[in-house]
Amino acid sequence: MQLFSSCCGRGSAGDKEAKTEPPRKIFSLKELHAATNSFNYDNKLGEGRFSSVYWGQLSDGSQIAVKRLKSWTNREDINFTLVVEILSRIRHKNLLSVRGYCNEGQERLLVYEYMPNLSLVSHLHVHGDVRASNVLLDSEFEARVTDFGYGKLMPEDEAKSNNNNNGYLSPECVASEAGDVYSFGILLLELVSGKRAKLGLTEWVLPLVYERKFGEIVDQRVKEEDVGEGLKKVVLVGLLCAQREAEMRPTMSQVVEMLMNESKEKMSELECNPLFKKPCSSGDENHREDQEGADVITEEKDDHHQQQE
Ligand SMILES: Nc1ncnc2c1ncn2[C@@H]1O[C@H](COP(=O)(O)OP(=O)(O)OP(=O)(O)O)[C@@H](O)[C@H]1O
Repeated sequence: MQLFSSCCGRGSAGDKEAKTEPPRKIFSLKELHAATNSFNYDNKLGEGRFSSVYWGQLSDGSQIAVKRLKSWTNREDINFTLVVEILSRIRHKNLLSVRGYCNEGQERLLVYEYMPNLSLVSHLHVHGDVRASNVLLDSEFEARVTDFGYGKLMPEDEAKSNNNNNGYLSPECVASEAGDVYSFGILLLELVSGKRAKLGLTEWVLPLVYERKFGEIVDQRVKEEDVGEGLKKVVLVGLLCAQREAEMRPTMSQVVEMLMNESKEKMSELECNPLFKKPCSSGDENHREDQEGADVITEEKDDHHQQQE
């Protein structure tokens, strides 16, 4: 996925070599200290709820991102090495696999290939925000999903409470394929609108879709003439995925099919989905809930305008 043409980050030396992933490896703490200049503040790429991430360079010149877990002591019931061994076997070109790890004393460290273009979130929200943060961008702006299965290493209660309010968690709050589809739908809407994923994003988008006002949904940084069928489709598929009722959501294979299929027939089939027709009654509960959600986004839009003024 070629996302943007701009470039930032720490340069791309060594990126080509990093394309052919070296075998997974157990790193010594000494090696990772040397690579990251002893986890120097200047090397820090960012910080999440459970870890701090540092840029580093190994003695062979390859660039790495070292994730230093904070909350490990709370999950001594979990065998860190075993979980990492399992996770690192999962390979896909769009998944950022664990390249190695270190398990010494109190330190639990995961080593990944360094993604020079940071994460999607740093391109969408200049003010910085969370969650699209797990879609990292390599030197060619190919998307690579990180933190796959990483929740297993985290304190359960903390993970759940931190997730509750970020807009990506499905209403049923259960880890499942349908829940992942919901989160993906929110990510699509965030990507296309440039608005932060928070509660109310779908409720803000849907009424605009009833009116077919796609130009108002799409990120204002995108030129009007560029709002083509492709972007409309992303909006519609995003909404289908992010439906409150899990059983109404498509499967991930159907999502891929809808996004990849470029035929006009498929697009009009999608547009005819009853979800995109304005409901007749406007006084029902759902409508009121929808409006409350939409207000959150409208406030954000006003804030954005004020900040620009
Ligand atoms: N492989 C990598 N290459 C380059 N930057 C990275 C890499 N991994 C993480 N980062 C940067 O470090 C930041 C922190 O990552 P981390 O995984 O600790 O938290 P997060 O995913 O942002 O949030 P959370 O873990 O709370 O969901 C990311 O937002 C990203 O900017």
